[in-house]
Order: sequence, then C-alpha cells, then structure tokens
Amino acid sequence: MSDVIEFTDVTLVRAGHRLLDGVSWSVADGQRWVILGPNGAGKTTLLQIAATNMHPTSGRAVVLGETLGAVDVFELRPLIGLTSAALAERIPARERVLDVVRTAAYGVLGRWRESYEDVDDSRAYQLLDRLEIPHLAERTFGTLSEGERKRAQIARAMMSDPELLLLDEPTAGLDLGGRETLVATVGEIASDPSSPALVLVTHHVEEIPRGITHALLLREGGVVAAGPIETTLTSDNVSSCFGLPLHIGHDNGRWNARAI
Ligand SMILES: Nc1ncnc2c1ncn2[C@@H]1O[C@H](COP(=O)(O)OP(=O)(O)OP(=O)(O)O)[C@@H](O)[C@H]1O
Repeated sequence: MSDVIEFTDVTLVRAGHRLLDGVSWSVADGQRWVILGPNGAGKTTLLQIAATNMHPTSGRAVVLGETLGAVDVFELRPLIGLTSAALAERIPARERVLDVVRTAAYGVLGRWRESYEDVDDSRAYQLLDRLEIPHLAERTFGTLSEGERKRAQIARAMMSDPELLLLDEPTAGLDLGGRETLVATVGEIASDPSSPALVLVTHHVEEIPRGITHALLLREGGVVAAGPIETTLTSDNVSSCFGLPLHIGHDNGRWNARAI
C-alpha cells in the first residue's frame, strides 16, 4: 500500500498560535480515517493542509506522493475531493444541483462557459443517484435542506474521481434522521473497496460511519493517538482527547460515548 498522505512533524503557526504542533501522520491507499477532537483541536486545519489549501510552517507534508511547497497545487487538487463548510458557503444559491456536481470536473464553483461531455453528465447523474438525490438534479442549491446540501457536496467531491476524499464534518447540523441516513450513505462509500482513501472529520463518535478503519485523535494541535480504530478509539484515549472521563462503546459497527 502506498501512502496517500504523509505528514512529518507538521507545525502550522498563525498569529503567533501553534494551530498544529509537530503532527506526524500517514494515510495509506485503501484506508478510511476519522479525525476526532474537541473544538479548536486543529482538525479542519489538518484537513486543509491535506487538501493543499494550506502549507505547513515547518515540517513536511506529502500528499499523493507530492511534497507541498515543491508541487503545482493546481495539478494536485483535481485528485482530491473535499467537502467543508467554507466550500459550501461559496456555492451560489441559484446554482442547479446538477451543476454543483458537474462543475467539479473543471474545478470551478458556479457555471461559466464550460461545456460538458455526455460522460460528465452521466457521471454526475450516477453520483446523484449514489447519494440518493437524483430527483434534486434540477433544483437550485439554495432551496435544498441541510441534509440534501451535504449529499450534493459529497457528490461534487467525488465528481473528478479523486484519489483522496476529505469530508469535514459531513453530518454536522443534521437532525437525527438526516444524520443516520447520511452516516449510512457515507458508510457505504467507506465500505466500498473501489472508493478512494477517505478522511472524515467529526466531533462525535456517534457520527463515525461503518467502514472506517483508522482514527486520529487531536487535542490542542497535537496527536493524542493514531492507528487502527479498534485499538485507538479506547475510553482512555478519547477521555484524554476531550479532557473528561468518558466510556466508549462499540456495537454493531457503530460507536458511542458517555461521560462517567
Ligand atoms: N488564521 C488563523 N489565525 C489564528 N488562529 C486561527 C486561524 N485559523 C484557525 N485558528 C485557530 O486555530 C485553532 C484550530 O482551528 P481548527 O478550525 O483547525 O480547529 P477544529 O478542530 O477544526 O475546530 P472545530 O471543531 O471548532 O471546527 C482554533 O483555535 C482556531 O481559532
């Protein structure tokens, strides 16, 4: 298995604060990771480096075999699918859902003058189908519910057939039904061997889908624990990560947490 992400001693400083502090972490092809940690732990910052949107202040970040700082990131980005709240805010409310997905083939947000081949259209429809929103293809993004928007964004992230899929809090802000159905859909993607390497950020162990193989626990910019999920997501590690005594349970492929 080759490495899709290889971070060595990655530190990121902004405004005098160490957002990430000496993070070493690698993701191999075929692995599905969850990054877990409290607010402000540095999860989004780490994902933004993996997405090539930020560069480390020091240390070495290698993504898909290319070292950040020594590669044209515009060549790398089409190989990386990303969903994040910041990206969602940039999607025009009047954009058709089909175009939200299709425009990813050109790495743009919002239709301009690009023209699409039949193959682009059929891939976009196939992804809308896979995310269970084929009936929304002609709707505008601004009219979708939060859950539907999240699904459209994941379809968009997969449009360019990426080698790395980064999902920043894909189920945040959804009601119980919306969360459970989307966790199930992401679980199907994670469990599919033909899916790309996947990294998912969340605050909640209940939102970890089936199929996730590894976990990285972050606190105050540093790694608390990292490795195969069964040995990493222990009550001790998660308690240290969130700074309070917690019991972690694992039942039928899903995780739960309660304070003790
Ligand atoms: N440009 C910046 N300048 C200074 N501090 C920043 C900057 N960007 C982020 N931070 C701080 O860095 C820390 C890590 O932020 P980050 O968004 O990566 O955390 P997170 O784990 O994703 O948090 P959350 O779960 O709340 O989304 C936070 O304390 C945040 O306020």
